[in-house]
Amino acid sequence: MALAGAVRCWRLGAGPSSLQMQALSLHMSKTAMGASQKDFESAMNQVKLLKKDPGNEVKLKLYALYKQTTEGPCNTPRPGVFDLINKAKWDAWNALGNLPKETARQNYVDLVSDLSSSDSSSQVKPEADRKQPGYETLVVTSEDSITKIMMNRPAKKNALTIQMYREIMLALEAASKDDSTIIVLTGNGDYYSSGNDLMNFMNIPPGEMEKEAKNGAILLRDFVGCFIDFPKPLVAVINGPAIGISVTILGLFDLVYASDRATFHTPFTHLGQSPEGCSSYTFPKIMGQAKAAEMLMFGKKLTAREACAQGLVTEVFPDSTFQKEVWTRLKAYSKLPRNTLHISKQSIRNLEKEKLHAVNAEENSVLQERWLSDECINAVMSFLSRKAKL
Ligand SMILES: CCCC/C=C/CC(=O)SCCNC(=O)CCNC(=O)[C@H](O)C(C)(C)COP(=O)(O)OP(=O)(O)OC[C@H]1O[C@@H](n2cnc3c(N)ncnc32)[C@H](O)[C@@H]1OP(=O)(O)O
Repeated sequence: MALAGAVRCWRLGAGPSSLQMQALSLHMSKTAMGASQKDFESAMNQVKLLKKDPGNEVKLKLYALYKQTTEGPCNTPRPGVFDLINKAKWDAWNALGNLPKETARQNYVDLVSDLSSSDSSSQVKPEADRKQPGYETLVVTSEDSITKIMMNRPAKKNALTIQMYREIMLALEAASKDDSTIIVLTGNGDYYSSGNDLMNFMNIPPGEMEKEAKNGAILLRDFVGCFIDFPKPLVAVINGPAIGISVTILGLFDLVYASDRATFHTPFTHLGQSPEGCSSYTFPKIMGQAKAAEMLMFGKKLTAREACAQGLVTEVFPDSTFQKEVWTRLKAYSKLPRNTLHISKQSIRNLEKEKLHAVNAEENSVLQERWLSDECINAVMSFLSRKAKL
């Protein structure tokens, strides 16, 4: 990056970081009189401070320039065909031919200066800059090859409104096409999500119940369909209690990490409703018929540890270290070869897709009927009139 670039980084951030200062002074000294041995040593130290992996191609270039500066033209025999790494390094060095040591040193210092500047500018980007615009009920951010979709109605325990279902679908659609490796769904505040917003059932004009139930079933079919078809690894980061649909779709995720404060509750019978999110198929498969019945029919609420023992949750972490441990893990996973990861996900999931879509359709048609039942209407009215809480 040129001098103007380094200065621009300052203006964007609160002030110059030590890395930016080093990049700038390196740039100024080398431009004035050519890179000295001291500049070269300083650049070698700076390489160790880079936060972002520059990639193999750049690393090979740095290696070659380093060898050329310190030893001159390549003077060792080419490694054997199976010694792939050393062969690549040798090739990079050898490709520099008779480049003079001083030029190699200058090029090394220039390259490190560019890397440091772009590394610093990517580090100082505040969260507000990374937030993707266009969502009212979610905060969607992308960093470290991870797109995070955070449900953002903490005052309502992240209950899912119609708008929120739609925005999650849009965010998933965008994430399936962006350059992220892993997609995370999580909640803001003390709840992961309290499930369907029961206000979705309110304000329906008389005579429009059937139509609204049908529209609800279509929305739900599309929503669950997005999870069935999602092509990249999907991770649920369960920061607190989860209820209803936010639990049932977990069978369609690839990893489920939970805080030990989380609980898992599918009280459908209490609400006059029936299982959705393909849980009538995925839960018995994951935890066995008897445990699935206890959850889906009798509304047994599971602790995070119980859900983990039954295979619904991948791993449970203490709440005090939950975010730190989970994000460290996910950042490491996000560095895995992206295409291979996506292909593996697809081979694990593709065989089931047709079945899952059929289950989704069947569940929604049953649920459409349930929403019109007295049992469901009474349960919703009871919650809304503050008589009942789960
Ligand atoms: C179209 C697709 C349909 C898909 C169908 C899916 C089925 C399901 O998801 S079934 C699950 C439905 N969820 C519930 O029945 C949960 C109802 N909520 C509660 O029982 C409680 O609110 C709670 C146990 C989650 C939390 O209790 P707590 O005492 O800690 O807090 P509250 O004061 O009750 O909640 C704060 C605030 O949030 C509102 N709220 C919470 N959950 C919902 C919800 N699911 N729907 C609508 N509103 C919800 C609650 O009313 C409070 O609002 P106010 O501060 O305005 O009173």
